[in-house]
Amino acid sequence: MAIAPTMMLYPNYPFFMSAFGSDDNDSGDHFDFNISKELLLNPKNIMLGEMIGEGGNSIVYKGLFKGTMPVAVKIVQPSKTSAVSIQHKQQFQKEVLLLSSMKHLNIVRFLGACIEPQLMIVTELVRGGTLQRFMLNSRPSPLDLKTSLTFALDISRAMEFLHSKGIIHRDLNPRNVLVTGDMHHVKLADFGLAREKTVGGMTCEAGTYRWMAPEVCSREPLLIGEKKHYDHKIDVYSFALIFWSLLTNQTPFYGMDGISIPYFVNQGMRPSLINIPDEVVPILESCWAEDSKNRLEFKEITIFLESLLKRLCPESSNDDITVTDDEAYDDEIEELETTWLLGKRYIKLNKPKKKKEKVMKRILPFFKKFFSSKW
Ligand SMILES: Nc1ncnc2c1ncn2[C@@H]1O[C@H](COP(=O)(O)OP(=O)(O)OP(=O)(O)O)[C@@H](O)[C@H]1O
Repeated sequence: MAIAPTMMLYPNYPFFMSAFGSDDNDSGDHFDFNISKELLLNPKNIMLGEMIGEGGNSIVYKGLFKGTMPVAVKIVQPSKTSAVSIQHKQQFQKEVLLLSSMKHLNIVRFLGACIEPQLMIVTELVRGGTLQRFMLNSRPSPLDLKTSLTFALDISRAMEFLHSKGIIHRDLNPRNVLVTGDMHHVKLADFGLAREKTVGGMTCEAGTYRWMAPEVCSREPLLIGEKKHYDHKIDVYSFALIFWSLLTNQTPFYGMDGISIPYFVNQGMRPSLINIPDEVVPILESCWAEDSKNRLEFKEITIFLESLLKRLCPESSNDDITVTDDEAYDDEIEELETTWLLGKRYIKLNKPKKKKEKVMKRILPFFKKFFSSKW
């Protein structure tokens, strides 16, 4: 990692713009953060290295925590010229609170945040880059089936966890999924758009058109005051497109202009199922169904993928995942005595048999329908 030994946080700011101070108050963008002290890190313990990514409102750098632990540091920086607005601060706080409550092997691990001198989120460094880059680098070859299924299972497990916490991601796409350094697993990142589920459904437009569920991107005219309604199943639709991408190593709706995709998706257009393994077809069809009620839940998808992986790639034992990078990482963290931030680090991923049977009952009709129509 290219980090100069004496380079502390402040001198390395590419363009320093305080989130606080007199400018902040002058512009009327004062915001009282409500983030508990335990979640905050001392910025002096963070060294910044090279830039590794850029989002709509942030720049992400490689970094070192306490001089030894590699981390990713996301700095909220909407633009070089404008200050951080109240809206950005609210979004930052929401992301910090969300990430800090997520402890799952397939979700990027939160280490802490800083509010001063800039808004920063510090997470584990996931070294393999984005899933989007991983797939592009592998082209024109498809990924091997085991990799596709394993990555899909990792995403499904992360989403199952998220939904069980009442959280909808809303922006699930390969740019928000990171590949581990050993290239064997993936982790979910970027919770900037994630929202908690509400009883009446979600209301505003979010996410990236190519991966967006029809009910979110529908261009149907609305009555004045009327809002769009959708629920957690929008993530299942996005998952289906990612899963299709993993299986084909192609971009869904390739060559189509992003703006026109919503129109065709709402007309029922979906990616081609040619060359998709027979066993997977009914799952894709269910997950990208027009009617969100017909889409499976992630707990069902997880069980399906676990059994498919066992059947098609019998040598893989995915019940107890061991991620080499993660183990090394845990050692580093233990050394730094920061376990108070992390809580239980490994989640037992084995599902109790009873639950499996129950869910299999729900999935079975899919298989029956599928196999009876094929054979
Ligand atoms: N923990 C991490 N480890 C390695 N790289 C990361 C990590 N977090 C983010 N990145 C890199 O930084 C990029 C931007 O991060 P992120 O998507 O979290 O920013 P964002 O501002 O929320 O983006 P968006 O505008 O898509 O919401 C990612 O695509 C990835 O390349």
